[in-house]
Amino acid sequence: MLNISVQKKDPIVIQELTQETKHLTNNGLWKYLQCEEIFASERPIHSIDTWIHARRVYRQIVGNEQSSIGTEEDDIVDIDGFQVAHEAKQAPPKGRGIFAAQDIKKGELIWSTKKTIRFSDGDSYRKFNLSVERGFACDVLQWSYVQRLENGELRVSTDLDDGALCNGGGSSHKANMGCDKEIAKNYNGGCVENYFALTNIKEGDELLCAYGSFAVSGGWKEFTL
Ligand SMILES: C[S@@+](CC[C@H](N)C(=O)[O-])C[C@H]1O[C@@H](n2cnc3c(N)ncnc32)[C@H](O)[C@@H]1O
Repeated sequence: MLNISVQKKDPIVIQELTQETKHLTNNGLWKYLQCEEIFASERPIHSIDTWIHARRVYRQIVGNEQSSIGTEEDDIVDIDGFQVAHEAKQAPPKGRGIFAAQDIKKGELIWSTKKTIRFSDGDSYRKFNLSVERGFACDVLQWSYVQRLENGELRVSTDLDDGALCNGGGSSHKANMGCDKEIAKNYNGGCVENYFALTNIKEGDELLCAYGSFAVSGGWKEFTL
């Protein structure tokens, strides 16, 4: 079992929404938290303690019943959603990125959404961003996306592990991690919850995603965000 230092728990203070914060959109939160200033310097690679703290804040806001990442005990069983060895590091000019730390065969499961927090309402998402450390909240604002679940419902989603650092593929370096519909049939949650190697990947290659394949553009307005 992994020895996570969950014993030295940082206190959690949930910020209730105020007149000033209760209608903030994603852009509004960005301005309110002065995220331009945060992103003027290099952002850190987050430690497991930071991820675990953020997961605790989430559970405190939505409750264990509504939690998409289970309970605190689940953080000890599965530390993150990676099924392969990976490394998170700076990937200028894109910010941080994730890299394969082993060769990965086409079709292999790379990562699943075990640590992806899902919000069914805008207020919980606002509270979350106002209750975590300011720099981390700015990270969350640029990582988060709206996704349609298998049951058709939309959720504001944030990956609370290094999966959040997946940069987007472009024309020269195409996405190499994403949905393989055939293989996904064998996995709970299908392509909504599981991301596979779309090609053979070599150790050291950056893992790249196709945001358009899972993020619902225009989904934010459903949450008044
Ligand atoms: C989901 S985050 C990826 C992780 C991000 N690099 C970080 O350090 O937090 C998405 C953000 O990463 C950056 N990004 C992702 N793909 C990129 C690319 N192909 N070129 C430049 N920037 C990219 C953009 O700032 C984008 O808003």
